Amino acid sequence: MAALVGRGVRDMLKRADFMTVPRRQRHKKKWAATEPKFPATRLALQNFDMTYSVQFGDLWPSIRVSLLSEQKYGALVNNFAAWDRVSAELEQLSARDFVNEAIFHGEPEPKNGQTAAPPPASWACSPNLRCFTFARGDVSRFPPARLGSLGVMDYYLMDAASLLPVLALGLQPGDTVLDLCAAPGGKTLALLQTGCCRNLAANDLSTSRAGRLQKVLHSYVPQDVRDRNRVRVTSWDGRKWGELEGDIYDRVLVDVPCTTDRHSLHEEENNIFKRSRKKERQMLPMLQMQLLAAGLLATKPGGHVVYSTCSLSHLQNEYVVQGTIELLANQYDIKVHVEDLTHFRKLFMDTFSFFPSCQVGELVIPNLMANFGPMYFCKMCRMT
Ligand SMILES: C[S@@+](CC[C@H](N)C(=O)[O-])C[C@H]1O[C@@H](n2cnc3c(N)ncnc32)[C@H](O)[C@@H]1O
Repeated sequence: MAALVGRGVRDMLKRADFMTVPRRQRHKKKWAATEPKFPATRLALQNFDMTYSVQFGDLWPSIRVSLLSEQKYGALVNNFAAWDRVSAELEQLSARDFVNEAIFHGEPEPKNGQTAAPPPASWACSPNLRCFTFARGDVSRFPPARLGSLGVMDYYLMDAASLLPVLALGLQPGDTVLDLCAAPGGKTLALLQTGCCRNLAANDLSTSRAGRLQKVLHSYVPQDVRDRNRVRVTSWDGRKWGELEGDIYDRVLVDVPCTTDRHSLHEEENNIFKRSRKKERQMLPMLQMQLLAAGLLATKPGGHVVYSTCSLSHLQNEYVVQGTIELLANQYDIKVHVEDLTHFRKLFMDTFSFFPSCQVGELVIPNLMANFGPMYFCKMCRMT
């Protein structure tokens, strides 16, 4: 880190030097040719080193090395495939279903399709989800998903922490659900797996990404289930959703565009830290607030919203939540209550590392023993 900061300072000094040379003696071409060209991934790391070392203090070096290392995946079992056979195969690999382990606290899951009520306590989420992960410290990888005998893929590989916003949403049977920024569709698929959606609107502004979402749905969800759940895929600007369909959804997921911290450190393509995207990056918190406000306006009074990002930045996480709640109170006289999700830390402590001091919401931080996330999620109830 010190080396990076040092290099930044050296660059600034070089530029200052350049400014003192008389105009006619400047060799612009030579300068441009020798100027070090930073890849966007490097710019992302510089940015994170500056901001996250302040935000996370002593925790940052360990988060940093984890972000730069290979991430772990979870295998979300497709309930529309032969899920019991698929689960047995995943168990054979020594993976375990972290959702059911958390719900049943180590008690065996009921067999032969019987349903058992989850222990009451603070647990409030749809228990139909099955997601397998390898134990802490085990860096084994899952084989690629296969087409099963029922004509749909047997599991979906995703960052297992991405399931937490869906679990937090706590779907109940018969819910009307909106997934405002849905593509490429991992969370939409999980929402459908709960079997709770009376209807599901899945939206994404990008038509090409909405196309990818359609492909995921076709590969994983049989046509009759898509019809039964009245799945509707749209490609609208989510910021306008409150005006289009206000006060009607029971549950809304607002999984916003963000700095996608892990992706930004590894992929040049579509990297938001490219110099040309600086303005767009600076405007992200504003876009995120507009999307969350629209999600809350689309929710019925008494309904629930989960806001999520895969960024560590509190400017994109807690600040957006707090700013939006204030905005809704001032501009619309709408009261929003943040729900306590601290029990998630205890329930999922064997699988994920949580940041202990979020002001609102919960944050999964990457850890070498459990290299999932980052994933921030905050649950809100629209009161009026
Ligand atoms: C973090 S990704 C969503 C990931 C998705 N929920 C999943 O689990 O696969 C954010 C998405 O927001 C979309 N997006 C950006 N601006 C938007 C807007 N104004 N309205 C709706 N979607 C938008 C992007 O195209 C992108 O696909």
